[in-house]
Amino acid sequence: MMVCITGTPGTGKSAVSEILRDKGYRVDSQNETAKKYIICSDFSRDTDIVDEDKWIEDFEPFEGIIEGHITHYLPCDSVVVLRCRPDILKERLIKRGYGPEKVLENVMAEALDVVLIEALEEHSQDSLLEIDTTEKSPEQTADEISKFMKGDIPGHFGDTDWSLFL
Ligand SMILES: Nc1ncnc2c1ncn2[C@@H]1O[C@H](COP(=O)(O)OP(=O)(O)OP(=O)(O)O)[C@@H](O)[C@H]1O
Repeated sequence: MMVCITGTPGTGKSAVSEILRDKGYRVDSQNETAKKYIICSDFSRDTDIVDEDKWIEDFEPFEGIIEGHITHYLPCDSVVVLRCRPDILKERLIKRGYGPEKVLENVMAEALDVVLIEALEEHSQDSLLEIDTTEKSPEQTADEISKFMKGDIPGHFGDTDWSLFL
């Protein structure tokens, strides 16, 4: 079974993945596995441009977890979508050193539920778990994912509403 952990940058995929690795799960990262698919660097946006279609096409599913913000396009059995309230996400991204444009782009994407909608277009509702990380610790989030993977808690989404931030 392969599970993907997706979400807007800053929602906590890497932090939670570290904990899941410590718990013994194999967790691969989109950023690592997509390195050989980098086409060029966009210095104005401080980001690498990756041939995402080719990365998805070539991806070999495995037993474990793949984390990254486009992993919901992979043929996963279950999907975890991490969420974060836009005002807190903004703080996390500023702290990380992102410029104003990149902060706004990601905060708007989160406020508009972009990743959740994309994931729901690709996967069945009962295979999807949405977790609001805003008031949780990374450990609590990792525990919830672990329980979901074991089948101890069902898929669930729809509790977040960031429309007040638009
Ligand atoms: N409940 C939580 N779950 C996950 N991360 C949290 C939580 N609460 C606070 N954080 C913090 O939020 C930050 C999220 O950054 P992180 O790099 O994990 O995000 P990401 O989604 O992997 O971003 P990217 O897509 O850019 O790699 C970390 O500093 C983490 O400690």
